[in-house]
Amino acid sequence: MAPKVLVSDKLSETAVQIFRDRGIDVDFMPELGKDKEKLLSIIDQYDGLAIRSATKATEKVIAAATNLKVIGRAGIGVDNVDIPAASKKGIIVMNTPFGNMITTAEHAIAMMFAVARQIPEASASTHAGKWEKSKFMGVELTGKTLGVIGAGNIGGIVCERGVGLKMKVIAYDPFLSEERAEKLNVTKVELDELFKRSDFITLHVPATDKTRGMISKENIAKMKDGVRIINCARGGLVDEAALADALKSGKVAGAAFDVFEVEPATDSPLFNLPNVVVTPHLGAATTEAQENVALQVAEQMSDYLLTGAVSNALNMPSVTAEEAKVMGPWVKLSEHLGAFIGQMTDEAMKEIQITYNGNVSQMNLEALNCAAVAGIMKATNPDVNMVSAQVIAKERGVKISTTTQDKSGVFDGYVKLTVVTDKRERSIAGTVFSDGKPRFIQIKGINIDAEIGEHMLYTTNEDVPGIIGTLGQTMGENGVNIANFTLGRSSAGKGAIALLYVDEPVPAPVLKKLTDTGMFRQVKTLHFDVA
Ligand SMILES: NC(=O)c1ccc[n+]([C@@H]2O[C@H](COP(=O)([O-])OP(=O)(O)OC[C@H]3O[C@@H](n4cnc5c(N)ncnc54)[C@H](O)[C@@H]3O)[C@@H](O)[C@H]2O)c1
Ligand SMILES: O=C(O)[C@H](O)COP(=O)(O)O
Repeated sequence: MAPKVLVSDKLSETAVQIFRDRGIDVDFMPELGKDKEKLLSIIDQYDGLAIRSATKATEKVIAAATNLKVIGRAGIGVDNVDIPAASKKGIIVMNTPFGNMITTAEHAIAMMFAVARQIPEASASTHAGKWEKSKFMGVELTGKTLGVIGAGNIGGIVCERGVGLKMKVIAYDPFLSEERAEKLNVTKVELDELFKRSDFITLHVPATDKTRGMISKENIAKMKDGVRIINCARGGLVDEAALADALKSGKVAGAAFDVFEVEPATDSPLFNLPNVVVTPHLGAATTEAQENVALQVAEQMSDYLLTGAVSNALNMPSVTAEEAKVMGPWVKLSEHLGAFIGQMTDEAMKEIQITYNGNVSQMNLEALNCAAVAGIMKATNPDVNMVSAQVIAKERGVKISTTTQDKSGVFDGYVKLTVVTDKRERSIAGTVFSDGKPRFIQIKGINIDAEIGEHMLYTTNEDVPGIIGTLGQTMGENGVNIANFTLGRSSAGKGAIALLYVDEPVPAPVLKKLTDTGMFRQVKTLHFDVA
């Protein structure tokens, strides 16, 4: 059956066309962005949800979305999506980080001009038939200092435009490197210095615990008298009430806001103050940007639903369609290694160590980590997938570490997975042969060469004669067909293991028979998802 996508926000209809062209069923219901109850009542029918900022993908919506695999945000900010709740349910959340960045940067620059020259008020006054030429005295931008808070995709473009306008541009961003600052032609400064020096301050950071309320009463006091503040990033970054007071006192000469603490904003302390320019979250509202984000989100969601390729996900490493092809067998191997360990471990895990050796160490390790951890966690929770596994493991206090090594012995590459519990360490290694088939090559440090089948039997014993005969005879007598039989031992007369690939699960009475022989330390059936 074709996957089904719900578009619950005002996306360009280009998105709908792309979904249809890719063979995906799509319902275009932009009114649902404002109708939470209706969304809740139908969301269980969909594999994908395409949104902008009006739809709130809350924990409740996500809990009701029993079939949902992907949420696609046609835009940048994902503060309307409960990402931890989505991750826990294995739902990928993706956005389109570049589609509207130019448009939004241009809006910030437009807002800066508007507030410097009081254009909206002058326009309204002129429309009203007044000719208030002396009322609307403005300031020039040339030579003024523009303080950019957050020099990422949008902030970076604003920096370039500011330089182009012959402003002195200074930027505060803890992740801005000296090289990038140099390339952008801006001076990297600390936040307090930016407050002290800027004539215009523009915000381009996401809303996080660190950034929320960053333009506070205290920080406004540190600013130059007559500063003008522009916010086209997110509501809540600025204490609107404190700014309103500062505008009234004249400390701040003007403000231009596209985003508000509560949206849709029908009221704000900033409304109706002189020289405050406000727009209704129009940052991304150009035909070009809306075409870009609609097209990108529809392509990304279709790719994921149809091929498993992941791009621009916020809770899962990206995997291109090409990578998905080359890495497919390694992803499967990692999952099988995890599944082995998960099925063998009944005590609480403290640590998962993953070592990538040889050629595999050059691959997209984040994706392989997700697969390995998902394999482990699935043994106790079948609903876990590659998105949710690491979240759940970390929630349970399991430490995950990875190492890489260039050397890989006789293999081109192999993956080793070790789990540490209170009682023991358990490890398994595997590789992918040139036929693209994953193999187990070592268990507990004992070398083997085991093909992986859906149903397997694992035994440990002392290396004594008669084990193979007992296993073969017991299986034969009970009608269990053996497809492949692998043995290994640490050294003659010491610990040994056997892995049997069988055509069906070994029934419990047969396991008991084997245990009752007293020849085995451990007898365990295993299941692997080889599909
Ligand atoms: N108004 C709109 O319609 C509109 C449109 C698009 C994006 N946005 C918003 O614009 C903002 C920026 O988007 P972007 O695409 O440039 O994001 P980005 O991730 O490319 O850049 C954000 C930058 O903020 C920096 N940063 C993070 N925490 C910081 C802190 N405490 N202090 C200073 N810098 C910090 C990061 O290092 C990064 O460089 C986001 O909030 C996004 O939601 C708004
Ligand atoms: O984060 C974004 O991309 C912008 O805030 C745009 O939001 P919108 O799609 O609701 O216009």
